[in-house]
Amino acid sequence: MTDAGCKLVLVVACALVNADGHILLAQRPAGKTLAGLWEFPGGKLEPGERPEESLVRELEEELGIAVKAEDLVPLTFASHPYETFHLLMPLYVCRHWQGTLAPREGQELQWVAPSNLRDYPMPPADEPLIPFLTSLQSPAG
Ligand SMILES: Nc1nc2c([nH]c(=O)n2[C@@H]2O[C@H](COP(=O)(O)OP(=O)(O)OP(=O)(O)O)[C@@H](O)[C@H]2O)c(=O)[nH]1
Repeated sequence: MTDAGCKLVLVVACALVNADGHILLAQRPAGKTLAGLWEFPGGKLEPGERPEESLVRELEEELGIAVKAEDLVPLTFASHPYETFHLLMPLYVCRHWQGTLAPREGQELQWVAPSNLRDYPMPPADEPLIPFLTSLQSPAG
């Protein structure tokens, strides 16, 4: 690659998995970049934050749930060249949280069976992540 001056943006994201083995997707609201696409909850790291700490904060802000950093299990990551920045996005899996999930930022939420993830249009960075989610063990598996 020749874009040595490209801006690297670090975003942490989480696949919340419920007791049925379904995964939570959130739809990006109108007015944001990539509006209408379905993504994993999460967001950009703030200065001085550790990745897990950032994700605990984002999940509380976006969904109103309390997650413990030790319940965030690394799964894989996305590395994707967007036009104005390069996205590096670790993806964690989380099966345990406290509180009732609620969309705090006006976003639509949907629990999706891993085999149906391709029915939900996602940002291009997310597409390579789907096989990792379809191969997740179910709680009983
Ligand atoms: N949370 C999250 N962000 C993702 C995913 N996939 C993906 O490309 N992104 C990108 O990572 C960035 C996350 O930014 P953010 O959630 O903190 O903030 P934002 O949407 O307001 O950012 P914006 O400045 O692009 O509008 C966005 O550019 C978003 O498009 C994903 O699955 N989850």
